[in-house]
Amino acid sequence: MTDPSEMRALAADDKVAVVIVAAGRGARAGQADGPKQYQRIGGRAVIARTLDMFLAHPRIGPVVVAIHADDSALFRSAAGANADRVITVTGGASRQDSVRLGLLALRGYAPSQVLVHDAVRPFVDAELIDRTIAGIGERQGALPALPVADTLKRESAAGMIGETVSRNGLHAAQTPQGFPFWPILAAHEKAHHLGKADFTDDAAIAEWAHIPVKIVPGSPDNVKLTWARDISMADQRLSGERPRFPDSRTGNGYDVHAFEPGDHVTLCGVSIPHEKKLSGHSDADVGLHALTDALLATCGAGDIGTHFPPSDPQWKGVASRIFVEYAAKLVRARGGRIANADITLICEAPRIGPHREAMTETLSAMLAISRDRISIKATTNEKLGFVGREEGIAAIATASVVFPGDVPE
Ligand SMILES: Nc1ccn([C@@H]2O[C@H](COP(=O)(O)OP(=O)(O)OP(=O)(O)O)[C@@H](O)[C@H]2O)c(=O)n1
Ligand SMILES: C[C@](O)(CO)[C@H](O)COP(=O)(O)O
Repeated sequence: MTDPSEMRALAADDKVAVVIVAAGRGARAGQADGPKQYQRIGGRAVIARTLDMFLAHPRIGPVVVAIHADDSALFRSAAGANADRVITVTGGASRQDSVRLGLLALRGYAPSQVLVHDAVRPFVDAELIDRTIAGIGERQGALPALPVADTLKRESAAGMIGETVSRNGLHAAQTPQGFPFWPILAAHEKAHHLGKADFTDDAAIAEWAHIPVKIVPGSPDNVKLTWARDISMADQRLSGERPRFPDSRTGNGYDVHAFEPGDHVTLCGVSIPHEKKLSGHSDADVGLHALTDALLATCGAGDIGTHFPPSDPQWKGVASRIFVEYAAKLVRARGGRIANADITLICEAPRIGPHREAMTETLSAMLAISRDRISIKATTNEKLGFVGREEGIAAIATASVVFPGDVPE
């Protein structure tokens, strides 16, 4: 994000700035293929989910993400289009330092309030963000926390239980933690200059700097992914979850072929006796050509000519079935599931009705979807235009494909 007017708009009075810390190495999770914030849960990177929650929230203004110097490419690939909606800074050697560097990057925006959140808490939700913001005062921070439920033991030097610690009044701290911006920045800077580097959360720094912090109810779902097991449990938890904004796409296609002397036409994969044939490089099946374009359109993969140029002699006279099967395979290779296909043939003749069943059967096999997901329709052009004069046949097609996950923000 580079446009200063956009930055100022984001820092408008009622907007709350956010620092998301994502520069850790995840030593305890021990993932060989990269830090835990970039591991995939439910098909998406942990940090992508975390970013979604904040960027979709109406109260959120500028978002700074502190990432490790080695992780720029990982971050860009995980965050997708959201990478351009946040400000990235290089994090520090400790969480505390990453927060401080994130806060420093917000000075130019002069927000009045800021939330600090762990990238590895991807189950943060809008209500929790609301509760935290509501708890921030002019000189007061807000900390979501849950009362400790387990009985607490302090280990003795011998690896034995030394004593039972009362859990009365004890809470487990979560993030996002919210603060008035300038006081928490000043507290972090002071701690840094005094070499005090052992704070494990920002509420502890606030406490040290005499900024009161109000406890607001945390969320039991808002777990921090610390160990490898936390990541696999998060993945399991999401695997049965339906996307909130299903990535359902629609493509359309249109094609026309002129008649020439002949004795049959091929439409939607079915050969129909007729007193003319359609001219074309392949079998000139207008229905299948329109459908190929519709399928390719659902994943932005160009059109039939991109993949099967008419100038290429190898496609001369081929059955158009191969174009549709190719497009369906490409859609599936990108994770798509074909939900339905709808083709309208526009011609005065031949009559389509008697062949509709055979066409549906053929397309069902071609697309590997059930017959009730296929629709073949036909209409005349009321004797108007080139179709009306029986100079050719036109076809339009629509395909719906559902891709995994949510539509990105
Ligand atoms: N130098 C650091 C260390 C941690 N964090 C971030 O702080 C959050 C909470 O820290 P933690 O769970 O301890 O993460 P790691 O430091 O990555 O894990 P570990 O301690 O197991 O190495 C994470 O989002 C992490 O990326 C950070 O931004 N900069
Ligand atoms: C900030 C925090 O999430 C509050 O529970 C936690 O302290 C950070 O974890 P770390 O393992 O201490 O970095």
